[in-house]
Amino acid sequence: MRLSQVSFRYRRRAQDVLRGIDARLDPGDVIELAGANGAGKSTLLRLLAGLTPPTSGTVTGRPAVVGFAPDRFPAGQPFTVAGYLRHMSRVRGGARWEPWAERLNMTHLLGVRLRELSKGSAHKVGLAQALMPGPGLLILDEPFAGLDRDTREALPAIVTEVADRGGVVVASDHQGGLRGLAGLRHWALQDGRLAEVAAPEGPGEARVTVEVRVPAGELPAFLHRVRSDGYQARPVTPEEVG
Ligand SMILES: Nc1ncnc2c1ncn2[C@@H]1O[C@H](COP(=O)(O)OP(=O)(O)OP(=O)(O)O)[C@@H](O)[C@H]1O
Repeated sequence: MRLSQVSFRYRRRAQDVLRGIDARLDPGDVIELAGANGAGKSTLLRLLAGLTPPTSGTVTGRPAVVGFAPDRFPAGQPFTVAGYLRHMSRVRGGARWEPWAERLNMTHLLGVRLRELSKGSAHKVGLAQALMPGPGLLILDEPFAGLDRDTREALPAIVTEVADRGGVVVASDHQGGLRGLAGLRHWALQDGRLAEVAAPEGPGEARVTVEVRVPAGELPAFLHRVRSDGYQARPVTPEEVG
């Protein structure tokens, strides 16, 4: 997927919120989008998802199935959680929603009306409907905001699964919840411009590299486990080990 000279403004005479953005997203990419409040992150995410067309420039090669989890799930609809997820499943051609209710720790909410949900619970419903169709492009706007610990800890592995299937994931995230995923790309928005940046490191967070030997057959499960725990891990070739 490619963005070429993408600009966006909300009103004809208003300033550009996004300016001349060029970017390329490849299958399996996971991208963390950073920027100050009001920098344009949500705007760019909606544009990537195809919900908003650019004012100028082009977006090409968007995967056919897009999942979008907004920062504020619009919960003012007259459905229960199960009713809404069933409805979305029909819209998405019969996609299974039940596993997502389990993985996002929301089975106890299925009978609750959307408008009676807490903020974090509503957020989970937003995540479930985005994940349900097995998206080729998954857009997450502040996915960790308001989530309980178990669900927060489950999310990096879920994102990794989407990427491992060849999906692209872009997430705005003030909390650094995806840090530690192998190969995580970092985008920063400032003054309407997008830059690819090196991984930000917090103070006192020097990193060390350790060597771990595991039986070859256990490698996928091992990588999955340590990445889920928030560590960067990648297999190395015998030549690299020396
Ligand atoms: N519907 C709208 N109409 C007009 N201006 C808007 C609209 N939505 C956002 N803006 C403006 O566009 C700019 C970017 O907003 P956006 O919500 O994309 O930023 P953000 O980086 O996601 O911010 P935050 O971190 O606070 O969520 C802001 O100046 C905002 O006021």
